[in-house]
Amino acid sequence: MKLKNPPVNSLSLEMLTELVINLEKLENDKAVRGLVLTSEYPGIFSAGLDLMEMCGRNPAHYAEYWKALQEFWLKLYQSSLVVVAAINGASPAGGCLMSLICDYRILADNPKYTIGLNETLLGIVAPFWFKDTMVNTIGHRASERALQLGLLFPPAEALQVGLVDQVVPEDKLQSTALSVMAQWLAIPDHARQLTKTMMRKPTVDHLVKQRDADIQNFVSFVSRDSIQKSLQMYLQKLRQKKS
Ligand SMILES: CCCCCCCCCCC/C=C/C(=O)SCCNC(=O)CCNC(=O)[C@H](O)C(C)(C)COP(=O)(O)OP(=O)(O)OC[C@H]1O[C@@H](n2cnc3c(N)ncnc32)[C@H](O)[C@@H]1OP(=O)(O)O
Repeated sequence: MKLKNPPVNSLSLEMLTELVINLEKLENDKAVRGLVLTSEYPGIFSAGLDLMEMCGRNPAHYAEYWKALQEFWLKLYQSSLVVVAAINGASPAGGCLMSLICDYRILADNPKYTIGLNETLLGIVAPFWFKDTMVNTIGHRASERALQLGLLFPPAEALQVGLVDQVVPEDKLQSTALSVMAQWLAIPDHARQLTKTMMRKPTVDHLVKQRDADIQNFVSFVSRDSIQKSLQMYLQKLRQKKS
């Protein structure tokens, strides 16, 4: 599946909705057992959540957006398919989250392709289920440091900390993803799927229990004037970067 939402594959409401629909279609297709997730645009895997969905909208929109994000996370994290992320570009914040909920992560070796949950750099806090997903991948201490400092890891460091499973030359990314997929598909589906469910259930249950409260938290947080101001300033900085 190629992510295709120009210019930076931000996770807009439309993109999240389409991702969930496409995942459902693939899961219902008995001929499909695995999925390689990559970007149509080498250089950018995903810029994360779409900042435009969080700026200058009304509370109902914020709630709808956050619910769609939760839905996407729940769908992909619990997918019965083998999901391999072939990360062919920068992957900050929500882009990193999307990689973390796959079963295996391969990052192309390019110093520009950094990955991490950098929310604190924007003055915002990664929600508990982002944090849980990271802790499940790299452990508590490494997550605490990465989250507080908003670290964006270049490939060698991402590998060292365990944020990705493999770093390969850019031209070997797709072929490596296919051989990893073959290895995972050699395991009987039912045993692998039940194991995945068992490993992920506590984290899923944590979000499911708190879902409505989490939406309310997000809506009240993002509606604050101070947060709106910082998001606007951040967007302006991104735009000015070009000039
Ligand atoms: C107490 C607890 C309460 C909890 C409440 C919850 C709080 C909220 C938590 C929310 C968690 C947030 C997660 C996120 O994912 S936020 C998004 C974070 N993403 C980023 O910071 C990435 C920003 N983008 C970049 O760094 C670069 O764009 C990138 C490296 C991805 C690509 O660089 P490049 O130079 O190739 O491209 P440009 O920077 O020139 O960008 C091109 C245009 O795209 C626009 N853009 C970029 N990123 C985004 C985005 N995430 N959303 C929307 N739009 C984006 C950028 O502005 C450019 O637009 P223009 O062409 O119009 O200038």
